[in-house]
Amino acid sequence: MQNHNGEAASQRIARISAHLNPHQLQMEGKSGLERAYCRAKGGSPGFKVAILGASGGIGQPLSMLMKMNPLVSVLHLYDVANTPGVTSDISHMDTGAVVRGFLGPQQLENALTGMDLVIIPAGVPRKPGMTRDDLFNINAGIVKTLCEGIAKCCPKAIVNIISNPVNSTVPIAAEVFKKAGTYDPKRLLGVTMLDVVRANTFVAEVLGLDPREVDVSVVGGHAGVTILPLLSQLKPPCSFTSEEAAYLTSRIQNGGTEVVEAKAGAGSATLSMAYAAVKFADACLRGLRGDADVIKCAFVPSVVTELPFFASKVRLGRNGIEEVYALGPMNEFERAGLEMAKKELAGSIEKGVSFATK
Ligand SMILES: NC(=O)c1ccc[n+]([C@@H]2O[C@H](COP(=O)([O-])OP(=O)(O)OC[C@H]3O[C@@H](n4cnc5c(N)ncnc54)[C@H](O)[C@@H]3O)[C@@H](O)[C@H]2O)c1
Ligand SMILES: O=C(O)C[C@H](O)C(=O)O
Repeated sequence: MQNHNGEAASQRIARISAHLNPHQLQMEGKSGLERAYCRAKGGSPGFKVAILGASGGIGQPLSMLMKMNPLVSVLHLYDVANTPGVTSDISHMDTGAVVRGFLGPQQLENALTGMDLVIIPAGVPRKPGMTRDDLFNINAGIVKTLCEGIAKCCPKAIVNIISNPVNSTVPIAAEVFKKAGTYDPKRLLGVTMLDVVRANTFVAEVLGLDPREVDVSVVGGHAGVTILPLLSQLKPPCSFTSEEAAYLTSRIQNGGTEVVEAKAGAGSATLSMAYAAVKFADACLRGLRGDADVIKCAFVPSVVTELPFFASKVRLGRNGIEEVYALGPMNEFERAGLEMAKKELAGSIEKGVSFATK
């Protein structure tokens, strides 16, 4: 008996059996992958997304949430550990995206080929007492290698970098792409969305509002004093006492440490980060689709200050970043914060650049 695609029963069973064994598909190479993608026929057309570090604390919920995103037609899950299990699990979700797993460096190129968006949460997280910069020695090399793969296999992809220290890993990525001759500053974004998510939550708590009604712009970078919430630009407009502004700024700057301490050695924010990463990735995909007025904060190549990278609001479109917005009017407290942020950021950016160019 044939199905509605004109496929015979024997072909159908062979296709489904092949799908059940991701490694078999890998071994079969392109024809196997192509057959798996046929499954997407019933689903909506969409974008191809790869998650590098998909088996981790962020990677797993992020993979699950991206499988639920109707803009995604193909989801590639890459890690150096445990992708067969994560992929098998997630592939049973009855949503449109076709999921494929890739394990280890020898499968990185297949994981990346043809991707529109690559999200990178690969790398080690903090333990109590550590700064994000303490992760540099391990994560810098991981991000460098993964970006070399992107330059080779999907140089036009939008790249979302989550791995810390973001203030240094984004400059590393830029240098790798420059060296490969593929650098497009419109396509490289450090994910600072969690700072915005936290800021909206904490500000709403103080004001007694629904966090979904609050929009805080958070600029600078993604570590300590480089995280600079611009509370004076809050939407809806509200004024804070200097005590409230100091309390909120400090809580937003230390949100990551708050989670690291609460997890007591078991890692850093994963669930709220996966939520924030999906919010950001979805915005990138809506931009690629051509939606108007998709505006989010991100740590990007920038000329809004004298530093080569800075987080501010950006407008996302068909080419990635279409516009980087200026910081806008700030009060005295925020201007002082900006000077501190820039001082620390300059060193972190330079550290990333010199690592990648040495
Ligand atoms: N940007 C942000 O706002 C933000 C928020 C939270 C965490 N982070 C950062 O995200 C990173 C990941 O955090 P996590 O909690 O998911 O850590 P985790 O240890 O739970 O997961 C990391 C994953 O990366 C994988 N990995 C390691 N080396 C790899 C490589 N070379 N290629 C591919 N995968 C590799 C590991 O196998 C693991 O599955 C950390 O650096 C953390 O500091 C950033
Ligand atoms: O704090 C961390 O180390 C992880 C992340 O950068 C966060 O802000 O939660």
